[in-house]
Amino acid sequence: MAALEGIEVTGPLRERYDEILTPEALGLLAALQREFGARREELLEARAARQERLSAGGTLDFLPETAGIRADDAWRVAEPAPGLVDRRVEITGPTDRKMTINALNSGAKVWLADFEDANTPLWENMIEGQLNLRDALDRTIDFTDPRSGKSYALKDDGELATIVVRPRGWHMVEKHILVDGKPVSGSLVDFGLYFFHCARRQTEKGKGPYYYLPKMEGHLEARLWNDVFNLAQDTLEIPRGTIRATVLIETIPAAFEMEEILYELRDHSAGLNAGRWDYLFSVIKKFRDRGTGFVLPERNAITMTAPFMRAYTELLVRTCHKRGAHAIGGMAAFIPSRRDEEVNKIALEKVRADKTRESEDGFDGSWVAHPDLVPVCREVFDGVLGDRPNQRDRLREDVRVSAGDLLNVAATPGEITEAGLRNNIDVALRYLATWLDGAGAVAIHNLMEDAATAEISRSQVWQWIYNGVALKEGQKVTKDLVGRLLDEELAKIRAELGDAYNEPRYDQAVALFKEVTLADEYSEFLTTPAYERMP
Ligand SMILES: CC(=O)SCCNC(=O)CCNC(=O)[C@H](O)C(C)(C)COP(=O)(O)OP(=O)(O)OC[C@H]1O[C@@H](n2cnc3c(N)ncnc32)[C@H](O)[C@@H]1OP(=O)(O)O
Ligand SMILES: O=CC(=O)O
Ligand SMILES: [Mg+2]
Repeated sequence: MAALEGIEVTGPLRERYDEILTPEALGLLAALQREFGARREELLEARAARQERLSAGGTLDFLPETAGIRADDAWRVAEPAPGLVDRRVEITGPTDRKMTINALNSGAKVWLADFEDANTPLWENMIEGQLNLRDALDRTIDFTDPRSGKSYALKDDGELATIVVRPRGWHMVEKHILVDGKPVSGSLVDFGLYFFHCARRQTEKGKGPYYYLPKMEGHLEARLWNDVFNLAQDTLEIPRGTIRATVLIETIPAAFEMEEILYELRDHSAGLNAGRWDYLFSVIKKFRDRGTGFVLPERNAITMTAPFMRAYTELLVRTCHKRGAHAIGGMAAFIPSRRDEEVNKIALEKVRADKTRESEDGFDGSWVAHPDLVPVCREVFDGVLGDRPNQRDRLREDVRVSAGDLLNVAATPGEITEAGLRNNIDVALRYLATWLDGAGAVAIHNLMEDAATAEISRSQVWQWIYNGVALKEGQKVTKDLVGRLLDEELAKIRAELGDAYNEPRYDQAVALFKEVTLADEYSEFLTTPAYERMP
């Protein structure tokens, strides 16, 4: 389809896609890409340059050039926007039709409508997700499950969660939309299409176009988002400051720039979130080649009470509340079950413990991955907040966190066992097969797995091979060992799934897994080579 000069849509145009990919909406995407595309690329190059410094033995620290921003006690972020004042429970999930209705009806205050960790960026998922959001706001969304015959419809407006959209991170492109011959930034596509179609729909309902911003590595990336917001608002003649954005602090470099990130976005800021899974991934990634002192225990052994994780979350709450911003907690990965009472009981207990710690630490609300977890999270935060909408007044001036505390990876209790290595292989394979099939979130062994958790699994395997880590049982992790265990785990999956084993998908998953664990070069993101395999 040739829409406007220099803009080409190469993805298939299925039913109703023309309602989203209008010339005017594509025009906004092109304007954003032309204005900000080069800056985005420079910032990605800056990430690579920082990695080179770290790999050469460098470290991370609070920035001397922004000390003035941190020392200036006068500034605050904007007051919370309508629909974002009370955020005690936020549900996250993909934007397919059924999940959209279920999430909005879940009783959570906020729904993080995910085009990122919980989503496979299949062309159909991206465009149909936008249609579903628009239909939800128009209240024309409904769904009948062809298998169960169950019908889905929205509750009354006042009972629905506030929508907060999470676009793809700065590293991703949308290969089906070309501007001047180049794929457009995935972030700009997801941001721009939702903004174009839904900003006014939201303001007419008394809310606004709200976003969660993922995987940023520093305040200059936040400045880029702020400039994107201003141009988009000016273009549609929507007042500056209508957009609100909560930034995920989910990379280790960003933990050193929390205050600066809030400052850059201060007129659009809705606070920070502690994205624990990508944070762990980032810690592994950034220090992957720095020897065993930076090697974490196996994934399932790392908890939020590890000293470096505690330092990060405590600093996040203190930073947010000092600036009048919300601090939002992260995702406990335990998924409840409606079929297995014991699994359900354990999940509810674990999630309750996690939310209790967060609420007592001063977070204003937190995330859940499943509607059955909404009541637990609400109950825990009700206990701390009572009638207050948040606890931004809890300043946590007692918190003192140094650069050394944030980097204190070595003090993390836990081991690396053969079972841990096998689990990383098994989970990564199952997740990749699911991802390549079009679903970005799945429950595996009663835990939620998404792009962030899969990144941890594959990065640990790469790091353990690179550093010749010895398992508790004594064996050194080598490419040969991983290759052998990979064959064994795959055979188990094949036996377990029987007729449901999707051979071509698992073949692709194995090839991808080998590419991102056994290659000498580390892939910065699993989703980049995975996206290349996608139509
Ligand atoms: C690291 C991070 O970024 S965390 C944030 C990103 N990750 C996520 O958002 C994961 C969100 N969660 C999910 O996608 C799902 O809960 C899964 C895939 C983990 C499990 O889903 P299922 O296997 O469908 O669970 P289950 O069968 O128990 O679901 C029961 C019902 O709850 C619904 N449901 C489950 N999770 C959600 C959700 N997050 N949002 C809306 N509805 C949901 C299901 O659609 C199903 O509805 P139905 O009874 O009407 O058919
Ligand atoms: O996006 C959240 C995370 O934990 O990663
Ligand atoms: Mg994440």
